[in-house]
Amino acid sequence: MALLKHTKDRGDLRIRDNVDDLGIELAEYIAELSEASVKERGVFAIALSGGSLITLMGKLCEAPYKKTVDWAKWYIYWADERVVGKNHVDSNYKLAKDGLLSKMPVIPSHLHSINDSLSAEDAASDYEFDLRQLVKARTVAVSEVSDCPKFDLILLGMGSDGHVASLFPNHMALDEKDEWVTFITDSPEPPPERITFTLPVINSASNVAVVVTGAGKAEALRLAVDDVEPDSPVIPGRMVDPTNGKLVWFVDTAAASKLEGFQFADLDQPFA
Ligand SMILES: O=C1O[C@H](COP(=O)(O)O)[C@@H](O)[C@H](O)[C@H]1O
Repeated sequence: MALLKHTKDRGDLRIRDNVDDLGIELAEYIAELSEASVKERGVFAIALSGGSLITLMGKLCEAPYKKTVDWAKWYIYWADERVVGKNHVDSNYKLAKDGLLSKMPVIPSHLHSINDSLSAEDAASDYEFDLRQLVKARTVAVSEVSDCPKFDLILLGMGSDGHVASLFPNHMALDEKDEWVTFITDSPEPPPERITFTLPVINSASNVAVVVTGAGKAEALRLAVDDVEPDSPVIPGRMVDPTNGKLVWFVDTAAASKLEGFQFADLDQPFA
């Protein structure tokens, strides 16, 4: 049974006591958004991340979703990518392709991966250029409040340091306001060279889901969603705050363990 907590400013929390059930919850959520988007706009523009998220999305490759989801309408981007070859073990594209996309009937030309022959700086510009073409054609919608792309769904993971996409704590990439896609060459976690959607793009999406599992991320989750002490560090996860969109956190009980009120919660009842 899911435990639903609605936090006033920080979105919905969907908590499950094991990752299998969390995967089912996530697959259902994605399938519903895909159906609604295809009905409304004729397409579903989604951005993936790397990391543990991809394994958790595995249920989408199974029944009923394999047959019920309109895969041909999916246009897929990456919220961040490591600047390595597409066959490199660190590539987020490879992770998603091997673990997910090769098992779904998506259209290969709808997969928008980075040009892996370019430098980090050029790969970021090239990726933004590619995205601009799809925004121009309205395959990816445009935000009403900025000129940013408005993805139907951006899926993020969050590291134990609170990073989302490749936006790391205290990094100047967090301040980028003009570019849609930026690059870093000094990632605190390997590999050092990455490109990433900027906060304005993430926060322009119609829906943003952040998947957080494991006790090692409990403190980061607390800092990202709870009402914390004023001198607490403002981690990137806390800066995810869609302007006109909906934010949902998919969390297991281990990651939720430090949330205020959670210790006393009944898994079948909402907690305050
Ligand atoms: O480096 C990255 O880490 C985050 C979080 O990964 P996780 O395995 O801790 O869930 C991931 O979302 C991002 O795409 C990736 O490049």
